[in-house]
Amino acid sequence: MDEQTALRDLSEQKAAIRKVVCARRREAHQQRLDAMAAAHLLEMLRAHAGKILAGYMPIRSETDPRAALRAMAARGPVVVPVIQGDGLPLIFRQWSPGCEMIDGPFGALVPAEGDFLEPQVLVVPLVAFDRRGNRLGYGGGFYDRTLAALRSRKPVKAIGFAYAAQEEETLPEEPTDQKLDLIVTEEGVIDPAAGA
Ligand SMILES: Nc1nc2c(c(=O)[nH]1)N(C=O)[C@@H](CNc1ccc(C(=O)N[C@@H](CCC(=O)O)C(=O)O)cc1)CN2
Ligand SMILES: Nc1ncnc2c1ncn2[C@@H]1O[C@H](COP(=O)(O)OP(=O)(O)OP(=O)(O)O)[C@@H](O)[C@H]1O
Repeated sequence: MDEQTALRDLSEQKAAIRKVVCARRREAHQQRLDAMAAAHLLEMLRAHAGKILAGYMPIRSETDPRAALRAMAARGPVVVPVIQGDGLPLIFRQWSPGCEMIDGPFGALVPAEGDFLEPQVLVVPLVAFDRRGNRLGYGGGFYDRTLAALRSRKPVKAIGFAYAAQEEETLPEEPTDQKLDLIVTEEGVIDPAAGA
């Protein structure tokens, strides 16, 4: 198989996984598991109080981290992603509970104003994850590029936030994929380094 064919196969494989896992995510979303998931997230984030924390404003059936973000905003800066353009890393603008928000691309809200800050800890949205810390998003490569750029400058922690139903046995791996350091779901914390 030549390189072009291999890449096409991989992206078709990822598209197929996105479709089935998104269906499972929608089902989990209707069961209102967000509060429990956010409670586990907050418990984990307390250890990082005072660091610059990136969250996200949920779209579609993504797990809602806002309860944990509101609590953390009282302890340190919280930022959310802003798309600069295709093929570019995300930048992060300061968010606080109740701040003015405007529509960003793909339906995620972004703060209307505020400082752009580099996060040290990132709560990362995802479509699918596996226990080795692999992550699959919507396919834009935004978080891969962003984590690669941040990690080239300093250590950052990436925490995948999801419903347990978004776990896959093994996700396909690409050289540009950036691993998650931890995954938090409504069932608790998964540590890929523990080799579970
Ligand atoms: N809440 C949230 N904010 C985020 C992200 C995210 O995944 N979730 N992003 C993370 O990168 C960036 C936005 N990137 C996105 C890229 C593509 C699509 C999207 O829906 N794309 C296709 C569908 C692809 C598919 O489901 O197969 C579409 O436009 O229909 C959404 C967000 C920044 N902010
Ligand atoms: N650091 C990088 N430099 C160049 N291309 C990259 C980089 N990271 C990812 N890509 C490319 O971006 C494309 C999408 O990657 P991938 O399918 O892993 O996205 P994703 O993780 O699902 O999406 P997202 O991170 O936006 O949620 C792939 O073609 C990949 O090769």
